[in-house]
Amino acid sequence: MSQIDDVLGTLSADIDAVFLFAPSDALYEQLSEEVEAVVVVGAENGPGAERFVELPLDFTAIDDRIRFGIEGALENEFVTETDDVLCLGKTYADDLDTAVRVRAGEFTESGVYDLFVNSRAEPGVIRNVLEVAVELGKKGQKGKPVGALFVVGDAGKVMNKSRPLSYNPFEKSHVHVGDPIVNVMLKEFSRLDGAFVISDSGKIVSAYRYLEPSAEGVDIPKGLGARHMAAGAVTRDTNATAIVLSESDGLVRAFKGGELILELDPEEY
Ligand SMILES: Nc1ncnc2c1ncn2[C@@H]1O[C@H](COP(=O)(O)OP(=O)(O)OP(=O)(O)O)[C@@H](O)[C@H]1O
Ligand SMILES: [Mn+2]
Repeated sequence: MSQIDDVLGTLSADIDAVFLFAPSDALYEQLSEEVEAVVVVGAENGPGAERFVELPLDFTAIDDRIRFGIEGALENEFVTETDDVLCLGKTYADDLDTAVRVRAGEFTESGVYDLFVNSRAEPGVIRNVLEVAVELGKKGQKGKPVGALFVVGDAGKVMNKSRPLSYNPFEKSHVHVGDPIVNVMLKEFSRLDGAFVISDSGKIVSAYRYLEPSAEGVDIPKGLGARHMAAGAVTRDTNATAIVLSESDGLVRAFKGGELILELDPEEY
């Protein structure tokens, strides 16, 4: 028993901060008395912590949650890269069951925190579009896999770097992502070619856009096709974020600044 305590003790020895991924108010209070920096990472700031990183989506894997929490904490200067951090969360149970020790600067930044917080578009808009893409990926269109490309933010510039493939069904409408009816429309129109263009505030500006950004110097993983190349390139040419559902491998990917930032499997959501 004492051997086990020793092993667990080394996890928490000389740590600079605790990250609570499953915060109870009582635990937060207790830890705050012992550790200088207690960072709460979650959908909500239950304990009202001073240091709080909001999770914009429910990452299934704990390592994705940890990565997001640490990138957020670094960005907010709650911790520094040389800090040793103890992450407490839940993986299998509803209660705390997982402890992970990590050096805050251990990860090469994935940009996932940046994707939500520092995109031109509002974080809620990015999340709503991701949700549509994930749902579309899960169900497909009438049971068949579909692909889709959403370009979010900096819409004026995106429109300038693209041309219409067909009439724009959103021409005179004032609809926003997140409205239930719009989600149905987006799914319906995803059968057709081209990209959706969405404004910073979530207004659907256009469907059926053929993107013509310059692809020079865009470095996306080999094996991805024209849709993904266009998605990567348009985010280098503009300040937009692109969210892509692949028809061929079923994954949802996000691009920003010409780079692939996030890759997730809709089936795991
Ligand atoms: N420049 C572009 N702008 C908008 N849409 C595009 C562009 N290029 C391709 N697409 C759309 O992507 C669809 C699939 O093209 P392609 O198979 O080459 O892409 P991909 O990256 O392999 O995507 P997927 O994994 O879904 O097959 C096209 O039918 C078209 O609707
Ligand atoms: Mn393809």
